[in-house]
Formats: sequence, structure tokens, C-alpha cells
Amino acid sequence: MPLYLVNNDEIGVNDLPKERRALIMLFGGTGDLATRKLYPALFNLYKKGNLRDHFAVIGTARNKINDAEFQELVAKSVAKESDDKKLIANFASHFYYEAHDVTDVKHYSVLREKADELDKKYDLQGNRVFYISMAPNFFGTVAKNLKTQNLLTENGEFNRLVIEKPFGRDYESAKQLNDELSASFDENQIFRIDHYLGKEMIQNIEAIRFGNTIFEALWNNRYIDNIQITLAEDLGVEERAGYYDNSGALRDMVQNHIMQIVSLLAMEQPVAFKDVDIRSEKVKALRSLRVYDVVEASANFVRGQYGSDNSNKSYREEDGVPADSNTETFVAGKLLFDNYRWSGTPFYIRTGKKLAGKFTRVDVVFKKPLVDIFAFPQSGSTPLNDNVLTIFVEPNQGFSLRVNAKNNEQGFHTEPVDLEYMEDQKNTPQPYERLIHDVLKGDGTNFSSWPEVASAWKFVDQIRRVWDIQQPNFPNYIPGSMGPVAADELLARDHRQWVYKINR
Ligand SMILES: NC(=O)C1=CN([C@@H]2O[C@H](COP(=O)(O)OP(=O)(O)OC[C@H]3O[C@@H](n4cnc5c(N)ncnc54)[C@H](OP(=O)(O)O)[C@@H]3O)[C@@H](O)[C@H]2O)C=CC1
Ligand SMILES: O=C1O[C@H](COP(=O)(O)O)[C@@H](O)[C@H](O)[C@H]1O
Repeated sequence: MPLYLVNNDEIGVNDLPKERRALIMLFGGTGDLATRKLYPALFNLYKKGNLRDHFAVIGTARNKINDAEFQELVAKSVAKESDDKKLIANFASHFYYEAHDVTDVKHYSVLREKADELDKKYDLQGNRVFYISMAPNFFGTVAKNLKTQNLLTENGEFNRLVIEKPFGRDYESAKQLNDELSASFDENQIFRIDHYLGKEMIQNIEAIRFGNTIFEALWNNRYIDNIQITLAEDLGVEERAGYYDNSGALRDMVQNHIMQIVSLLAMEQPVAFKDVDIRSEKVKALRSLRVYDVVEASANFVRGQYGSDNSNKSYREEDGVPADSNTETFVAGKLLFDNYRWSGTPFYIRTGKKLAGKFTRVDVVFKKPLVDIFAFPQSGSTPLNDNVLTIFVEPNQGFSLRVNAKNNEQGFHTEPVDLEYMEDQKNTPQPYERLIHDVLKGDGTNFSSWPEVASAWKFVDQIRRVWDIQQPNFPNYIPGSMGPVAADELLARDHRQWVYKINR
């Protein structure tokens, strides 16, 4: 009897994928996220048969367009996903539009009537997904109005609320938002998007850890020297200065994506591969993360802001960024857990804009053998290298394991070799496709629960507090580098170095 679980829920009749029946109400239906990511994701679910005849989408925004114009916008946004014009037209025919200002309570009765009408037309059986793809200041208002204006059904299998990022800008604002949402929806109805949790190799962390004795047996402070997480971007702030300058890399990338990755790497084995069990282990891990005091926060976190070079403007010269902005575009830090598994094994993290390339990776650095029997000076052998398990998240997907082996020359010399597996990315679903499918299935595994979000903010708030009272010396790194020198010094102080580095 195999010990792995087979998810039969994926398969419907005649080996087709199970059809997910639902009305999807999308707030912010004409926005950037909807047109660039959400419609292509829905289309791919349609192509595969997860969405078929029994679904309808009501898009909303203030702009006054009609159904035909909206369907044209949807068709255009999925055009590069298929050459089959008929398929695209059929898909787009499931989309309807209501001009709607989310702050105007009266409009919700129009939405309710439309939703009820489409429910009958497509036999949606009362299943509803409310996706808020708008600026975060609207999240609470929409959730409240959905509930008070009776858009949630009584007869359906589900009413689910999908919330985009950012979820607050500190613990207090996140708690306030959560209280607003919780007044209308239960925690198990709320799906907080963190698109990193929809990435193939982030989901693979659990398979690598819990599907392989050779890793899980060594996954602790006795065998792992340190873990490094790098989320590097070569792009700058682009058109998002208004949002980004109020956020900075700590809030934009560390509080959510990096803390989620850290929790997947640090958690204990869940009782079962189910959302409740996984979330409960992630929360436990985050709660044992040491929340720094002022001295520790200053010592263990480094911030940076990109300057200019011949071909790049500095951050402060970007459109919409104040010329004296002290917003960080780079963060590096050392995280410490106070628990039995990880005490003494640091997790180093870094993320930034205008770095040497676009790549996301996790490097797990194992301890060297206690005795290096090859290290006799007369043997001429080089010292043993670290064993490193690298999980490549982007742009390539796969992993490699660096081991020491004898080279094939005369004498006895060891050298590092990489055992490597790279995935074929052609058929990998994009994060939003996976995550929307999970919402339709009601699987909360790859979404952030409130206790996780709360713990992550409590950790990050401490760093922010310290930075807010200290004047940074910006700009302090050049575009195309791997951030400020201080990020390398952070590890050098511990007699370590980043596994991925470029020459300065
Ligand atoms: N864009 C991206 O790549 C990413 C975005 N996100 C998150 O997704 C969410 C949406 O972002 P994005 O699509 O970029 O934002 P946009 O500004 O592009 O879109 C906002 C949408 O909301 C509508 N809207 C604004 N005000 C109102 C109102 N009062 N009533 C009704 N509709 C309104 C706009 O249409 P109109 O003005 O006509 O009303 C538009 O459709 C945000 O939370 C963002 O942080 C997260 C990750 C990436
Ligand atoms: O959430 C965000 O993520 C993107 C990076 O996402 P990726 O999938 O391209 O790695 C980042 O550019 C953006 O600032 C941030 O808000």
C-alpha cells in the first residue's frame, strides 16, 4: 500500500478534470492585475476543463462599459494563450459587466440581481467567489457590503472571498483589516493571495522535504549550517512608484513572500498534507522566530537603495519617487529560530530591485564532515566543499545537490559536483491559475492564514521601527550588483558567504 496520498478530487467523470461550478464576482475587473494575470489564469482553467459550461464572471469597476466591450477586453487579454478564436469567444461569453462604485451601497442590489440571474442561467447552485482586485483600502468596505447587502448565498456549497496584497502595512493595520473581513466572512472563507505560494518550486519545498528521507533526516541544526533565500529582481520600481515608495522592500517582499518561504522551510512535518495541518505547522514555526529588539534588529538587518550608473536612473530619479526618498529597495537579514530544530542555524534572506538578474532561489548549506580525512597537506587535496541543496524557483525550475567527489585524475583529489534536475516548464501552470483553482476547490494550503500574517508583521514591525528612527546612507548599491557591501558583511561576520555571488 503506497504511503502517498492521491488527490481524487482532481478527476471528474470520463477522466476529465472536475468541473468547478461558480459565479466569480471580480471587483477591479478592468485593472492591471485582472487583465494581465486573472483572465489568462481563468482562460487556462477553461482550456483544461476545470471551468466549463457552469461558470460566469461579473466584472466591476466605475468605468461605464457594456458587456460586449468587457468581453472584448477579456478576449484581448487572453489572446496570447490560444490561437483558437472560437474557444476564446466562448470563454468571453461567460463574462458580464456592471459599472459599480464599491463605496456606493445602493449598487450592491444591482450586483445581487445580476448574480441571481446568472446563477439560474448557468445553474451555478449558489457557489460564489468574490475576488477583490483593487487597492487595499477598499478590501474592508467591499467585504462588509457583500454581507450586509445579501450577496452571500444560503443555498450554495460555498461563498469565498479572495483578497489581494498588501494585507496591511503593519500589524495594527493588518489586524484592523482582518477584523473588518472577519465581521463578514469566516477565516475558512478568506483566501489571502500570496502568489509565491502558487509557484511550482515553492510548492515543491514540501515534496522535497517530506518525500525524501535523505533530506528530512538531515533537516535540522545538527546537519544544516545555514539556509539562504534570495528573491532578486533586475527591474526597478517601474510604474509602481506611488505604491512602492510607501511600502519598500521589507513590506513588499519580506513580510509576505519571504516569510512564507521561511515558514515552509522551517516548519515541522504536518500531520497530513492538508491545509489545516500545514497552516498550523507554519504558524508554529513563525511563532518561534526570534522577534528582535532594537540592538538585534540593527545588527541583523541591512537595507539598501539603488543609485545610478551609465544606463540606469537611481531610485530617487524614478518617476513618482521623491528626490529625498529613504525607501529601501533592498533588504538582507539574518533570522534566528528559538526552537529545538533550528536553534543556532541562521536563515539569511535577501531581496531587492535592480540587482544582477531576475532569480529566486533557496540554498540549503549543510555542515561539513566533522573530520576531513582528505585534508593532509601532502595529499595536495583542496578542502571539502559545503554540500548545498539549491532549489531554483525562477527563472529555471528545479534543484541541484552539490556533493564532493573524487576527480578522475592521478592521485586523490576531491572536487564539488552538482547532481541536477531541471523541470520542463512548458506545461507548468502559472501561479494565479493554480491559486484560483485552489479557491474553487476550497483548498487553503497555498494561502496565508491570519495567524501567519500576524506573526510575520510582528517580526517585520520591529525592523521597521528601528529603521524609521535611523537615517540611512542612500543610495548605497549600484544597479546590476547584488546589493550593498553590508549584505556580504552580514554573512562574513559569521564566517560565511552567500552561495550565489557575483564579483564586485
Ligand atoms: N498589478 C499587479 O501586477 C499586482 C497587483 N496586486 C494587487 O492587486 C490589486 C489590484 O491592483 P491593480 O490591478 O494593479 O490595480 P489597478 O489600479 O490597475 O486597478 C484597480 C481597479 O479597481 C477599479 N476601481 C478603482 N476604484 C474603484 C471604485 N471606487 N469602485 C469600483 N472600482 C474601482 C479600477 O477601475 P475604475 O478606475 O474604472 O473604477 C480598476 O478596475 C491591488 O491590491 C494590488 O496591490 C498584487 C500583485 C501584483
Ligand atoms: O509581490 C510582488 O512581487 C513582484 C515579484 O514577483 P515575481 O513573481 O515576478 O517574482 C515584485 O516585483 C513586486 O514589487 C511585489 O509587489
